[in-house]
Amino acid sequence: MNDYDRGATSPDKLPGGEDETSTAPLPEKVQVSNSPVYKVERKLGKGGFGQVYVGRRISPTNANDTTTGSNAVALKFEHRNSKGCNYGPPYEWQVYNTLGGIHGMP
Ligand SMILES: Nc1ncnc2c1ncn2[C@@H]1O[C@H](COP(=O)(O)OP(=O)(O)OP(=O)(O)O)[C@@H](O)[C@H]1O
Repeated sequence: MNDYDRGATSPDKLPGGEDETSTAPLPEKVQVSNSPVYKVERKLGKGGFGQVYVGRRISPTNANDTTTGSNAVALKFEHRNSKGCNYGPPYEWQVYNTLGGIHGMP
């Protein structure tokens, strides 16, 4: 398990960013719950609490997968030690989990 509690399937590193929490390794691939697996590609931007990368779908969940998931999504990584997690997991994470599975939401 890496430092990002986002269900990553690999601990391989990608180039990091500028601040303290962005020096932690990012996974090469990401799977959230039973979502498809996404390859972590280029950085899109950075918010107050996390970094956003392109996620390129590389596999469906299974051979019978009929989800309408996108081939490309925005993957946001927020370190559990970031300032946004001072009082526990941010509410935003609950929202993502609730929305997960609809088109464009891994
Ligand atoms: N779907 C997307 N497509 C392209 N770029 C995106 C997408 N989502 C985020 N970004 C880029 O990543 C940056 C940070 O996004 P984020 O959602 O983290 O912003 P924020 O809500 O301001 O951050 P925070 O919630 O951490 O305060 C955005 O300003 C934008 O440049």
